[in-house]
Amino acid sequence: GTGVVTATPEQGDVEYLSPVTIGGQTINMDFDSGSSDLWVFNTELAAGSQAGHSNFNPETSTTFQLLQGASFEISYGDGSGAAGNVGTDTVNIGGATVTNQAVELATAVSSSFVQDTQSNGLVGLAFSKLNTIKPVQQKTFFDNAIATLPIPVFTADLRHAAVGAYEFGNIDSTKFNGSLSWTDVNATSGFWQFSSQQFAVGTGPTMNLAGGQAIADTGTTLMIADPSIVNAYYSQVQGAVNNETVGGVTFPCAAQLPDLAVDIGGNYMATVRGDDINFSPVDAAGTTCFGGLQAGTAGGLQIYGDIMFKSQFVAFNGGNNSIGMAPHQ
Ligand SMILES: CN(C)c1ccc(C(=O)NN)cc1
Repeated sequence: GTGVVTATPEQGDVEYLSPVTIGGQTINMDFDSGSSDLWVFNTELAAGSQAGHSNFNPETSTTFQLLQGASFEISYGDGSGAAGNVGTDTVNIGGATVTNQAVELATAVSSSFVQDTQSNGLVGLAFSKLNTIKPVQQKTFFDNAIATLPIPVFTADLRHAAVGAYEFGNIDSTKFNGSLSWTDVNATSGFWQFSSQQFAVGTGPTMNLAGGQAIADTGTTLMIADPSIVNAYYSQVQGAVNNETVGGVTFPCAAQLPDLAVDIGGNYMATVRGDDINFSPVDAAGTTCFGGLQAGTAGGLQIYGDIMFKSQFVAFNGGNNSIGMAPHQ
């Protein structure tokens, strides 16, 4: 069958939360196409870490089974992370159900996860080769579900300050304009990775980023691009500065931000709306704003996170390893 769940943004679109039922217990979690572990806050965690969270209780699930001797340890690009034990249980996401899904029970989580009490774990939707469970690597929910889905696809429909959706096994064509542009994905890295070698700022000329590569990552809040793109973009924004104190580019909140178009696999130029690049005020007065587009390392892997997803409906096809994109409806 298919599955559809809401994707509700936290304040400021920092991350999106969706309900997941594990062994009959419904818990709000962060769906992450940039990682491949499903881990959850739970009653094994220290009380201080559990406080304020929804904690899965393996003892009250009649279908939970401990995976003897298995453990996980994951760290994310921002330095956060989690580690713990592993079991299996029935996981139901909006109707799409996997009966023997590896469910990772964190016994340690980093402070940024503890502090974010609206989020109670992650559902990894990248390729299973990135799963961190040892001694035997386990599959993602999507990998386990794919054979039972009418079509081998999940879609992300994320919105600025509004409720969107994740859907498994169906592409809802009422959610995007025109048709999806499809691009082959290189899964070698374990990410939903594609080439991204051209870009354009506002109505300006198309510029080249030779050898550019990017991943589609719903678990990253911002859009991390090559410094050449970031410099070209903010050169068009009056008052934009690289603000070491806050750790990135800021500009006057009243600035007029141009759109940014980025190449997706040589087939499609995805336009990211300028106002979505105005991410959040850094000062109480709301005078100075932090950019949703920030620089990664030159020549490094670009991370197209939620800032892009707020402009583009994205379909992830695990049957032929491709990504479909179109502007939201
Ligand atoms: C601290 N939190 C909530 C994170 C969640 C997800 C990620 C990430 O890089 N996903 N691809 C990092 C951090």
